[in-house]
Amino acid sequence: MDKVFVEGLEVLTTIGVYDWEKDIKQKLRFDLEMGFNTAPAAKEDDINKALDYATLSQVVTEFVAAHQFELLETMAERVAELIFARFAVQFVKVRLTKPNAIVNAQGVGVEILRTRKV
Ligand SMILES: Nc1nc2c(c(=O)[nH]1)N=C([C@H](O)[C@@H](O)CO)CN2
Repeated sequence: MDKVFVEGLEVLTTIGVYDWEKDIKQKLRFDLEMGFNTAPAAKEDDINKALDYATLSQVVTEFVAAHQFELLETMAERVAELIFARFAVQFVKVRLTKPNAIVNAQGVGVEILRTRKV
């Protein structure tokens, strides 16, 4: 299966389980991988047949900035659902990093892989 990906998409949002996190914005970094047949777009050199990673990045950014959750797990799941709802992808992998959560770690996070249900 071909893949289209978005690497290192950074979005500011309100996220976290602790009270002090509920009044601030923190950076999240998304690495997204989508299963999508790229051959039709390549054959006709046509963006309308492609999975437009620019549009997808914009849709994800707007959703993340506008929603507040406690857990990274919840954010990752909702973003996967959003991508399935808006784009004709076969699977989506969402790797979500919270870069500033742990002082001595470069990042912490979750990675989920979801396949479209038929
Ligand atoms: N598995 C998870 N563990 C933790 C999360 C999370 O979202 N998933 N979140 C926190 C806190 O919000 C932390 O990031 C604050 O620094 C702790 N553990």
